[in-house]
Amino acid sequence: MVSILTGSEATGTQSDPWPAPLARQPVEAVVAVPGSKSGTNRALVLAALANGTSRLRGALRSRDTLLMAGVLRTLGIEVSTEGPDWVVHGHPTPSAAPTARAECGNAGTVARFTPALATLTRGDVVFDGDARMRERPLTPLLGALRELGAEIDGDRMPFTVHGRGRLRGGEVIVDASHSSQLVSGLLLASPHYDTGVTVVHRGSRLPSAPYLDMTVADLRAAGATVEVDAVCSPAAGPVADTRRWRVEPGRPTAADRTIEPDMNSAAAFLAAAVATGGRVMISDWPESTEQPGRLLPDLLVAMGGTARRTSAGLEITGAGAVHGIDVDLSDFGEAAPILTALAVLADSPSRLRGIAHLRLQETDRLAALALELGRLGARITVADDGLAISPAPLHGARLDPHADHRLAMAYAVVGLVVPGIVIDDIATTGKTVPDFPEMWTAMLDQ
Ligand SMILES: O=C(O)C1=C[C@@H](OP(=O)(O)O)[C@@H](O)[C@H](O)C1
Ligand SMILES: C=C(OP(=O)(O)O)C(=O)O
Repeated sequence: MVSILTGSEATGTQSDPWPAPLARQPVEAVVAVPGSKSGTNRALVLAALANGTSRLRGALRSRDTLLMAGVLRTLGIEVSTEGPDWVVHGHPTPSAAPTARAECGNAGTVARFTPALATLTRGDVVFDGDARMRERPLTPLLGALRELGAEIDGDRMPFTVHGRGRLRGGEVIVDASHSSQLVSGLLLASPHYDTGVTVVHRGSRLPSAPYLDMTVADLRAAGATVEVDAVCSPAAGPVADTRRWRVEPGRPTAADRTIEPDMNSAAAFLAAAVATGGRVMISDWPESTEQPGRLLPDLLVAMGGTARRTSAGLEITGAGAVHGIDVDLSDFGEAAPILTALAVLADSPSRLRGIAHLRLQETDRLAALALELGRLGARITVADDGLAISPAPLHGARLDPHADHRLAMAYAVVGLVVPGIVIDDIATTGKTVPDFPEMWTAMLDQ
């Protein structure tokens, strides 16, 4: 069944300027956030080639996950996204439609996780995306797939995968310094390669490592045999971060899966408690998880909040003052926009390190945060590997999120306490949080 996308969910088209609501009192709210983008898109990919039907309970329905479902359909997989549970009718060797086009939007997970699937289908598939996705790193992934036996024309979008219904597999070295997704994209379909895969990352750093743990955990949960080890190789050089993953050939099983709430989407709501000296509870916060969002409570405590776990979820309480933070976010770069929003409200300087890779995400997040929050009077300096933020008086201004959902949500946090902030294109939040403006005003009205 093909679902109809609406507004920016489908196209990323712009919405009217949105006056960010001011919090007239400390926020007191209980918020349920939608399902994890990373969990939903991994579950869709793993279900696609499994023999049988998989049900995804609590799947996220947002631009990035609908794009993933659309690409799977292009590859010949039947995916139903109608109800609260999404259903995937997996097929080990699907056939893509003739002249198939895989539209990836600006979804890194879609652009990086589906080319390997396309090598295992029968047919030629052209991959393309938003203008920004054409610039984001893909070349190391496409090169590695070629080494594993794939026929691919092009090194960047638009490129064509000539699917032959099988892939030889083998061992490849890939530099994932710019994105962990380049490794996840080789691993997620790898049980279906003839000989499985051995992937060695060799590069100056490995960002977003918890997402690789998530890939391994989800592969194992689907029945795959995966080994992970750190590799010491003199050839890697003294500063190189080197790691190896081995996935054995096999047949992942179809399964019912419950998708966790997206802890990244929770970040703005929890930050609202710290910014306003209020209290926000996120319901159903997972007890244990691979999501790097598990680091959020400690980060928010360092900035002046108090965290409490209850059987109902996670509660953050603000104290009325926000403090600066000095932190390495290489594991959790997605937190940087929200932490920057808090940092511009803080009473002491902050330093966010280990996030050079944010230059290559939805936008150059480092430059865009410095430019846009600078319009409010914020003092932000871009360093080689992150941002330095110093306290400064702030005033209202109109802010452009640069088509980046996390920037738009970060501006909304500052807008709670700084009057006169207007956000262009708030609909861009639909990449991961389909009803963000409604959820935000509902939080303030509780
Ligand atoms: O594998 C994933 O689901 C993700 C990995 C990370 O990407 P990078 O490794 O490019 O930072 C993260 O930023 C992204 O939102 C989701
Ligand atoms: C970097 C992100 O997304 P993508 O999956 O497009 O890389 C993100 O959601 O912060």
